[in-house]
Amino acid sequence: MNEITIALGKGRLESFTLQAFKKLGIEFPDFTKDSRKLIFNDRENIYQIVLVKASDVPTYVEKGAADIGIVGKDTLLESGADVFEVLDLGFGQCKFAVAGLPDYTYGSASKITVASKYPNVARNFYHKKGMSIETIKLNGSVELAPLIGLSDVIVDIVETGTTLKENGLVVLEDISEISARLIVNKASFKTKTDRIHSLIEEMQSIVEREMV
Ligand SMILES: Nc1ncnc2c1ncn2[C@@H]1O[C@H](COP(=O)(O)OP(=O)(O)OP(=O)(O)O)[C@@H](O)[C@H]1O
Ligand SMILES: O=P(O)(O)OC[C@H]1O[C@H](OP(=O)(O)OP(=O)(O)O)[C@H](O)[C@@H]1O
Repeated sequence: MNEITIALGKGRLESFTLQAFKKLGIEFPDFTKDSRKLIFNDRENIYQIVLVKASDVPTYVEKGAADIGIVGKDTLLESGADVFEVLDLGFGQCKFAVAGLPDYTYGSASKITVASKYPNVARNFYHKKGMSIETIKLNGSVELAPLIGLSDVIVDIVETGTTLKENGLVVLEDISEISARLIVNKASFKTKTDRIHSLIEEMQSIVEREMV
C-alpha cells in the first residue's frame, strides 16, 4: 500500500529528484525516459510519484492530492500556495531577475510594463520598490517581449544567461535566488508525521553531505 504521494513536475527537476531518492535507497523506475505514464511506485510500494505540470505541483500539495511535492522556489512563490516549505533541496539553482535592453532605464515613466511567466512575483518585487507596474502574463519565450515592444522589461529565470545573451538582453536587477524545495501538505504533516519527518531528515542529511 502506498503511504506517501509525491507530486513532481515533468521537466528539469525530474532526474535530480530521482537521484536524490536513489541516494536514500528509495528506487523508482526511470521515469525520465520518454513515456506517457504518470504514476510510478517505488520498489517497496511505500512512495508513489505523480508526474504533473511543474506549475501545478503546489496545487496538488495544497489540496492534499499529494502529501509532498518537489517544486522550484519560483513556482512556489508565484502560486502563493498554503503549504509547508520544509527543505531547500539545493538542486535546480537559478535566479529571478529583471532583464531588458542594455540601455533601458526606468526613467520617469509613470507605469512600466513587465512581461513574465511570474506576474505575482513581478508585482511583489516592484511593489516593494514603491513602483506600480502593468504585468503581461506570458507562458514562455518571455525574452521576446522587450525585443518587439510588448513590454519594457521582463521578470524571468536566469540560469546560465545564454538566453538573454543570445537575444541581446541583460540583467538589469537581481531579484532572488531559486532552487528546488520540498513542500508538505499541512494535514499530511500531522497525520503522517513519522514517515514524513524521517523522509525530511534523511533528505536533509544528503543535502548537507552534498554541500560539504
Ligand atoms: N534555466 C532554467 N529555466 C527554467 N527553470 C529552471 C532553469 N534552471 C532551473 N530551473 C528550475 O526548474 C524548475 C522546473 O523547470 P521546468 O522547465 O521543468 O518547468 P516550467 O518552466 O515550470 O514548466 P513549463 O516549461 O512546462 O512551463 C523551475 O521551476 C526552476 O525552479
Ligand atoms: O539563463 P539560461 O540558462 O539561458 O536559462 C533561462 C531560460 O530558461 C527558461 O526558459 P525555458 O527553457 O523553460 O523555456 P520557456 O521559454 O518555454 O520558458 C527561462 O524562462 C529562460 O528563458
